[in-house]
Amino acid sequence: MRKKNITLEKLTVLDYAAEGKALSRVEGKVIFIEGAVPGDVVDVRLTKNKKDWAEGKVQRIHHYSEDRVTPFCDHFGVCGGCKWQMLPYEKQLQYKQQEVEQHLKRIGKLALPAIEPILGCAETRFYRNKLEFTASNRRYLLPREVEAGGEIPAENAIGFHVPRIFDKVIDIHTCHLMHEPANIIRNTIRDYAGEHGLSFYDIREHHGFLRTVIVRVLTTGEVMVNVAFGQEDKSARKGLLDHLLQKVPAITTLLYTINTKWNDSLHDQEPKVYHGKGYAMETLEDFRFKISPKSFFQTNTRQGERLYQVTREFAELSGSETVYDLYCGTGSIGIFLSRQAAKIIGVEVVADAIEDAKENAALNGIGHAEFFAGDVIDICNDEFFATHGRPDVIITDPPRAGMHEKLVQKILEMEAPTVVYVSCNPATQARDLHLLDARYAVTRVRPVDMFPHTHHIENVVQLKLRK
Ligand SMILES: C[S@@+](CC[C@H](N)C(=O)[O-])C[C@H]1O[C@@H](n2cnc3c(N)ncnc32)[C@H](O)[C@@H]1O
Repeated sequence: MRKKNITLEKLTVLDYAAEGKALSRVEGKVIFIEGAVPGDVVDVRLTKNKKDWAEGKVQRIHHYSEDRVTPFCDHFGVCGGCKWQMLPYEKQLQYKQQEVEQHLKRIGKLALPAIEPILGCAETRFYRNKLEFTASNRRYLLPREVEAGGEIPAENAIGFHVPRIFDKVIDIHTCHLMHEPANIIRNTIRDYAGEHGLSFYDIREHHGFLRTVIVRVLTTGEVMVNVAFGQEDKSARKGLLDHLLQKVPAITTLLYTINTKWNDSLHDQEPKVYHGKGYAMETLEDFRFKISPKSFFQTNTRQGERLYQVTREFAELSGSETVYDLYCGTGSIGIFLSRQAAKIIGVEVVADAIEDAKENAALNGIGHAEFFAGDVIDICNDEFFATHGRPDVIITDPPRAGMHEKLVQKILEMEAPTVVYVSCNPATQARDLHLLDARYAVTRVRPVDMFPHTHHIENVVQLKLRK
């Protein structure tokens, strides 16, 4: 059974594995399945077939698991956004908790304390404060449209990319990830552009006017929108932006960017302010943060606050400590912990984020925090620690790839009594914890769910230096 593109019939789905894939077994071989729920009986079309494992997609469901619920979104099954809608939220949390435990045991090979119950979201929809929509002249045709056959004209769309299809975009009418006016903004732009014959970007040929729309709806009530155009057309741009402001008066800042590059990313582009002050404010507890158009900020504000509360609790600060906030982004963790610490030292590779961190510290009247731009590997050397003081607590919050081994070695050498490891990828976190196990014991573990209806997990671990 080594061929690809074969279909395995009537597999009973046994459990969830990592990354949101379900699993079954055939003659001892593990089959990872996309789109299935434990308890389903399904036919699976294989897309990969290795010696010990295979991977595939559900082709037909013979028996629906009793755990299944009806997805709430019309775009479910096509859009890559909320793939776990068919699972009740309590089940999603249960599987996330299980995944953390399995990774820490199997990859980390750690002696673990009891894992504390995952912190679920109070609000499981409309939890994001930032969404990016793509405009395209290649609308993705839904399976039912293809099956119906007939002539389908080329059409514009504004929404999300179809997973693994780079040039097609799903036309989204209602997204449940963000509070209004997010849908009103996107739909107003689509309708106006359609009525006025404005072109939508052609991702293959690289031309067209309307390209991407970034919307931020903050808990402060501020709404910031950045519309990116693939070419400059002053009067068309003015017509669209004026119409948007008139239709959606809730917009507090409207920006635009002329992006003529080959890719959609805007981090190296300078947006222009069309209306408002050019940034928005967000709060975590009573801390205030300035969100510039290009700033990184936790995308689920309320749950970000809870994540930082767990981090602060695990740091066990008394007010006299020197705290290093590694991979600090815009400094939000350090700022959040600052009232309980004597000194905060933040390190982050993105220079703009460090500028935001400094501004945010000043905005909150924090004079005992310093932020440094550069790679943690280059910055965190003996001289740096000698200059800024031995760490009492190290907070580390690396990207999905986890920490570089050199940084792990440095942390082992620095012997901070407490380390708090915040991670968005429990598999790489478990790998790093295995290395840290040479000197550190895992003393507390608490997963936090930042992204309901997705398989993504955030996990906070407290480590104590072994005597
Ligand atoms: C998961 S984010 C954490 C951000 C921040 N702690 C927060 O809660 O908003 C990881 C951060 O690590 C930064 N980063 C990635 N590689 C880095 C490196 N080698 N050195 C320093 N920072 C790095 C990224 O730019 C990003 O801001």
